[in-house]
Amino acid sequence: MLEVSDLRFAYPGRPAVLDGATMGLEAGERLAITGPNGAGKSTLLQILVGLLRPQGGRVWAFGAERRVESEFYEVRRRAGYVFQDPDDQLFCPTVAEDVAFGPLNLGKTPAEARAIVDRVLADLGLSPLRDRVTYKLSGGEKRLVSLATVLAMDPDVLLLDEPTNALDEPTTARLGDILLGLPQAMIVISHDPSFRARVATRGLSLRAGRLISPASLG
Ligand SMILES: Nc1ncnc2c1ncn2[C@@H]1O[C@H](COP(=O)(O)OP(=O)(O)OP(=O)(O)O)[C@@H](O)[C@H]1O
Repeated sequence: MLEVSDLRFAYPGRPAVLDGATMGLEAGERLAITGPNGAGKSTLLQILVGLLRPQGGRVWAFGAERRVESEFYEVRRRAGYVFQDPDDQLFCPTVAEDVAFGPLNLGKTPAEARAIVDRVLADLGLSPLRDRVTYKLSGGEKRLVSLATVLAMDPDVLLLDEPTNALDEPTTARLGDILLGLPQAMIVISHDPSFRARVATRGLSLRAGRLISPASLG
């Protein structure tokens, strides 16, 4: 579904963060990526959806190579990206409006969008938050609502950047249950070993610019 090969990326005037990074995501997989702070994990996700353009290497998504901005429109529609910071994701006055925003933007009618909001919030156990003011939610609530805004667009793939940040243990367990119940393939960046072990079907570590499998971590 997604693949990168031999990626090289450096922010302007800085050493390369990705240098020979290669990985693929198959349908049905839940791939966990870990690695030290600043290793380039978020950078990799941003390259996958075309928010950053690599200086070297290739990106494929949904069966086609993606090079220029127009080729990434479809990728961003089909890959639901849950950002590391929910405040980057949520911008409407209420939870219902935030969750409805994506479907409305995709051309759904207000009635269809309302039905999607109700279904997604119910699926995530978030119905009581429906009419809450978004910026007054707790950090954990915001994180789950961020996931709801992405699921409302019915993506084919999920990209989750440290989704358990600021979640307490019961909410982390609930998020794990939610992810295990979803049909989508996903990439989950996580520093939490027990969450990775529970949720992931495969793991990679990003170190010194490359993605390596646990067997080669030695
Ligand atoms: N816009 C930017 N300009 C310059 N440097 C940046 C920029 N964004 C990120 N970096 C740097 O690039 C490196 C990789 O950042 P990135 O956020 O991809 O790492 P990460 O592996 O996701 O880290 P963490 O685990 O701490 O979230 C870091 O050293 C970071 O400071």
